[in-house]
Order: sequence, then C-alpha cells, then structure tokens
Amino acid sequence: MTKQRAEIWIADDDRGVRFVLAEALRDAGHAVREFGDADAVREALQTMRPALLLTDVRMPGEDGLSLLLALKEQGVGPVIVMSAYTDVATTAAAYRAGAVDYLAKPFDLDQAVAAVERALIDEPAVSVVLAPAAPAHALLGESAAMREVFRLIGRVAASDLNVLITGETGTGKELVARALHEESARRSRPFVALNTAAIPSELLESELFGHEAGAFTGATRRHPGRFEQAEGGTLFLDEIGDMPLALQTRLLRVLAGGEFYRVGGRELIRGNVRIVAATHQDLDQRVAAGQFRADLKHRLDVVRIALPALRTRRSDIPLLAQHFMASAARELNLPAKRFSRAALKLIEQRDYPGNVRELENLCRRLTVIAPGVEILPADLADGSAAHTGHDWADALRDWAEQALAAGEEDIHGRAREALDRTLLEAALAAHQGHRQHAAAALGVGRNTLTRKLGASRTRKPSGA
Ligand SMILES: Nc1ncnc2c1ncn2[C@@H]1O[C@H](COP(=O)(O)OP(=O)(O)OP(=O)(O)O)[C@@H](O)[C@H]1O
Repeated sequence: MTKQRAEIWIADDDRGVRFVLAEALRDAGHAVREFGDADAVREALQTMRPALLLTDVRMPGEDGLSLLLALKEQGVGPVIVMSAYTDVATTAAAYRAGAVDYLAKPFDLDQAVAAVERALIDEPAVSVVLAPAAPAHALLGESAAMREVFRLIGRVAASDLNVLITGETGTGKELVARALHEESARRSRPFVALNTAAIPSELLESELFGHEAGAFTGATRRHPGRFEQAEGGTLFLDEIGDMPLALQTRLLRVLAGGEFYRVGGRELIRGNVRIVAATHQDLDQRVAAGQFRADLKHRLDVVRIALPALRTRRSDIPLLAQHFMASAARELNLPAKRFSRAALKLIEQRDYPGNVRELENLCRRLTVIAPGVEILPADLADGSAAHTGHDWADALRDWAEQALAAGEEDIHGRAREALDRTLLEAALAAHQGHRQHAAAALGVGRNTLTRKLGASRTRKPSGA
C-alpha cells in the first residue's frame, strides 16, 4: 500500500496570497491544498490531515486563531501563522502557544518555503495561536527591520534566555525589555529597571543586591536590592556597558550561581530573575578594550536584539508621529493636531540623533506651540530652531559656567555680541551678503541689522 503524500494546507481569504504561496511550494516539490476560510479547513479535517498548515489570522467567519485552537484539540500540526498584524502581542501569543513560525506579510516567498521546510524537518508539536491581548508596551513599527524585531521578541519572550538589547539612545530599548516581560510567563511578577550609568558606582552594589542594616554609613535599615525586588520577574539592566569592572565580576558570579549576598549580609539568597540588559555602546569593542568582561558578555548576550536607528527606517516615522501627536494631546489635555502632507514629508526626512524619543518630544512641542490644528512646514522650522537651540544652549551654559567660575566681567554683553555676530554672519552668508534679505531672513528690520552690524564690526577687534 502506498502512503499518500501529506499535503501542505494554506488557509487565507486572499486568493492572491494563496496562489503565489501555493505556486512557490509546488515549485519546491510539495503537494498543496488551498482553503479560503476556516470552515473549509474544518470540513477537510474530517477526512484527512495536513503535513502542515499555513494560516492567516484574520479571515471572514472564524478567524485563524480560533481555528488553531480547534486544531490543537485534534492534535494537528505543525502550524505556521501568517499575518499582516505583526504587533508583539500577536506574534508572542503565537509562539507562546507553540506556533512553529510566524510569517509577517508581505513575506518573501523563498523565506516562506524555507520556513515550511524547516517546520517539516523539525516536526514540532502542534502549534496554536491564542487571541492577542492588548499590548501594554505599544511598540509600533511597520518597517521590515521592526517586524523582524517583533518576531524576535515573540520568539524569545517565553523563554528564560538572557537578552541583550543594543541600539542608539531613544530607539526603544526599554520598551523592548518591557515587551519581553509582558509577553513572558513572568508578566504577573515585577519588572524592575535599573540604569547602571545613572547610579554612582559606590552605590550600585547595594542597589543591585541590597544591604543589611549597618552595612555602611547611612545604612540604617535592611534594604532589598533590585535582584530581590525582581524575584520571579525580569530585571532590566540599562546601560550595562557602563558597569564598573568590580561589579561586573560580582554580577557574573550571581548569574553563574543564581545566588548572592546582600551587602554586609551573611544569608545566601537564591534568586529567580530573568536578566535583560541594554547598551548603546559597542560591547564587543569594550571587551576588546578590557573595559567589559568577556565572560559576562557571553552570559548576557545569549540572544541579541539590535534596534535600528530611526533614520534607517523612515517608513515608520509617519505612524509614530501620528501616534505621538494623539498621545501628546491626551497627556497635555490639548486639542489633537495633525500633520499636513508637506509637514509629514519634512519630518520623514529628518535624521533624529535622539531617535524615537526625539520624535516624541518634537510631537509634544508641536502640540503645545503650533498655532493651528494642522501642522505646517513653517511650524516645523520653529520646532527645529527650538530643537537645535537646545544644543547651543547647552554649549552656552557650559561657557557661562566657566566664565562665571573664573569671575569674568561683562559676561552678558560678550554673549550677546557673539550671538548677534554669529546670526548676522550666517544670514549674510546665506544671502550672498544682501543685507535686506539677510535681515528679513532673521526676522529683524534692516536698520537693526545695520546697527548691529556696525556695532559688531566696531567691537570685533577689541572683543577678539
Ligand atoms: N517602536 C516604538 N513605538 C512606540 N514608542 C516608542 C518606540 N520606540 C521608542 N518609543 C518611545 O520612545 C521613548 C524612548 O524609548 P526608550 O526609553 O525605550 O529608549 P531607550 O533606547 O531605552 O533609550 P536610552 O538608551 O536613552 O535609555 C519612549 O517614550 C518610548 O515609549
């Protein structure tokens, strides 16, 4: 008796998706059957079993999630979930329930075929997707790079593996750490965050491991450290790259043995804490430079999630900006504003050294200062001046602090002169020395410009 070769089933209401996927799988030598909805799958299940099911999540009638629950009861598997909804909650729920893979639509056909073949070889247990819960962390993004991040979060959240999150400042490292926690079985236990760089190194040890009363001057009472506070949950160690070497050694011992003492304590404490660490630094480089222990890095860097800078995924900007405008309005109790098309184009072109946090702050600022309900390109010019102003204000503050400390005179006069001169020079340069245009561009009268120019010229030699 020849055994009939088991088929791969595709359930999707989108005929186009079914068609191209089925073609690709047939080209790769598989037998394929297509279904337009869950009912058709259920009916077929009464007489046969697939080698594997690829299912969409949202379909008319019964959705893919509830279909999967039914399949679990019948012991059918493996199942690969395909969805355009790539939020962390859905992805994580799929993996948590045992889905063998999650294909974010639109997907690459080669990738889909590879996923099917992997799943067939592994022959894993039945996979199921539960209905997605509302995500508390609200990580947004539609770019391919962020979809990959969501997939990775979903895949590792349920495990107890240590995760190292890398990425520039403001790329969402803490949000990812929270998502890992929320999507894990530890979610009902505490999520405790500690910014290693923000705490003086002499306090860091007791902050992490706690201390007994009298352990050091000022320690009047026993104090539980973050490790104890996070018991059963997740400890997020931010800016791990800045941790002093001595403490790295201590942390390594705790991670290796799962036990620690409070500062000044004798009682050995056993902890069950998942560590998620983050850094904006190149940890490999710090290891090479002898500033970070290689063995600690290996312990922390079991799974690495690298967050892309916002300027490398500009397609996420409109989505994030609209979200931040809405939340800023709610938070500040102001009417919601929206971007004109031209303004949206402009904000997509910016570079955002501060990444998502910078975009979020820009949206808050615009909610407060933009005059109309619609944000226009001119409003962004203001926003950007206010923003870049922040950088030179910092430099100015440094300068003023030094001048004040040195007891210098006429600090205000000299600063004003430098300010006027810089603006004038920049404006004249931008307008080929045309005074009237330069004055208009600066928003001052021509007379004011001439006067300042004169003052600046005459005072310049003595000031320099
Ligand atoms: N993908 C995202 N979707 C929605 N909000 C985001 C996203 N990424 C970052 N944010 C928001 O941007 C801000 C900065 O994020 P977060 O604090 O997680 O960054 P970080 O990488 O930990 O920064 P730092 O390295 O400076 O500590 C937060 O308000 C966060 O909510």
